[in-house]
Amino acid sequence: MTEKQSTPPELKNASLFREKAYIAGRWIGADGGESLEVHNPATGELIGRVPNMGEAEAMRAIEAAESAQVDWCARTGKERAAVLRRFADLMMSNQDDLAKLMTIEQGKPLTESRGEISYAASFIEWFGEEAKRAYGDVIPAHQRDSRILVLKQAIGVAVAITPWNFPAAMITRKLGPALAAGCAMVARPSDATPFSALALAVLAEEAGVPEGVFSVITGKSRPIGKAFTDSPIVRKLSFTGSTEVGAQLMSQSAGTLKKLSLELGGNAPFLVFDDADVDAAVEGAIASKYRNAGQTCVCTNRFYVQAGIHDEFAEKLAAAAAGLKLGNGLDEGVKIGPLISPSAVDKVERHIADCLDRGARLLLGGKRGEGTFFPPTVLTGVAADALPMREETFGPVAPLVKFETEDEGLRLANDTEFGLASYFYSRDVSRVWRVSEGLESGMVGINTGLISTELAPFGGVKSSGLGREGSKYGIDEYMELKYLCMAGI
Ligand SMILES: NC(=O)c1ccc[n+]([C@@H]2O[C@H](COP(=O)([O-])OP(=O)(O)OC[C@H]3O[C@@H](n4cnc5c(N)ncnc54)[C@H](O)[C@@H]3O)[C@@H](O)[C@H]2O)c1
Ligand SMILES: O=C[C@H](O)CS(=O)(=O)O
Repeated sequence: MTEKQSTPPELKNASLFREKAYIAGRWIGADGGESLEVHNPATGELIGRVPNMGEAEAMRAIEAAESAQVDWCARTGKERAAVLRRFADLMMSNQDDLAKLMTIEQGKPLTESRGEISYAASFIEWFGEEAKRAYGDVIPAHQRDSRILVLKQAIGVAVAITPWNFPAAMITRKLGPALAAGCAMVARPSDATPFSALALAVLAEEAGVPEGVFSVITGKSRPIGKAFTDSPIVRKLSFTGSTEVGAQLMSQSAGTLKKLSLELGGNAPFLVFDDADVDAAVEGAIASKYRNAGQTCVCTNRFYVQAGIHDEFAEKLAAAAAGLKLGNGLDEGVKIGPLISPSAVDKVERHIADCLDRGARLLLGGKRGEGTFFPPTVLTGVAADALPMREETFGPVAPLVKFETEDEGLRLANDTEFGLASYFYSRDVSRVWRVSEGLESGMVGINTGLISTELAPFGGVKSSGLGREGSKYGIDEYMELKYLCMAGI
């Protein structure tokens, strides 16, 4: 049977497109020669293939990481920082190609892909600087002849498993602190979007990240994940993805007591109070709801709008959403690209149908487009227990529920197992404090729909995960504290 013809992306820097995995400093195929196809979600075209690796290749990458990490960790923070600086600079000088590659494999509009490359590079830059500031402590001793010190030391070999929705940033949000701390990392990107990760490996290699310190393995998730969780060499596992898989990996890691970072599912509420600036709230809602076609973990999943301004907000939100152009992310002016897969479209349709079956009214959209395209959708009169109120929709659907009192709004917002991001609009300073403190989430956007930055601790509570990424807290996820008690002085 003749092999299906692929359509590789046309890049200025052609070396960024790799159809090999990067293991211990070498670009290689799978031991068995098998490969996985990667398709463009906007067109269905075959972009290319990546090796379908398994446990054996994963173990070789882990063993190479163990060897390479010794010297990498022995370098000074300043030496590691210099490499990370070059890495971040190379990402930005290749931003156009990296963004085009991302849009082709993930579907998001080119402007969003460019934004993600900047965001991804910012983690490499930020943690390069943090490498020089991984301070320990000197603690006043408990005895006259003793001295107490606390060292921060690299935890060792780390592994990362990342999702398809942010193919670059979800890797560098882990890789940055890991390299800065002196760890080595083996990353396994989603098999839907491996090319962005492999392009990062090209630039890491060029920046001077030593062989074996960073590997990117491609292939089926379960066997590689099993190698990651079973190996005692792996001391740190960082996962970004669904709560279901995160819990499974947590269970698989118990046997070797790994340190875990779990960035999991969300179901963000967006509250608009009567005292809000409604136009600002609509602007924030558009940003928070429709970014990446609603396929981000911090996208608003459910809207709660106080009765006094409900109708004005609903009408203005539908009008603004109607102006978002749907299409191929490479095309000028496109704001909503395709969903990642047909199953993603099916889930969006299930959520809309459940809302309508329970009496909701459709203000905008609601019907799938060609392929995996789905238009921006707005519903009102949604039942408080409809599917989008309980499950992550991961699509461009805005369900609105009306509420009367602040207490009712807060209760509805917190009525979920998740706790990643929340948003609310109010100009009453006392209410801002009450609601900020009352919301059960790791992150709160106040009069804004966009909260993500490398400077702040990103992460959730309840079923949305463990640990934080970014900020001064992010490097501690890849370090261990060692207490020294020096006596006889
Ligand atoms: N909290 C965050 O920072 C954050 C960021 C992005 C995405 N997410 C969440 O990720 C989900 C969407 O991404 P997704 O569909 O890729 O999630 P997913 O959990 O299906 O997959 C995530 C990654 O894990 C791999 N995987 C799946 N099953 C596995 C297994 N048994 N063993 C090892 N690896 C396995 C996948 O191939 C993928 O690479 C959403 O729930 C979203 O909220 C969270
Ligand atoms: O989807 C998950 C990402 O963390 C979203 S963000 O780019 O960090 O806001």
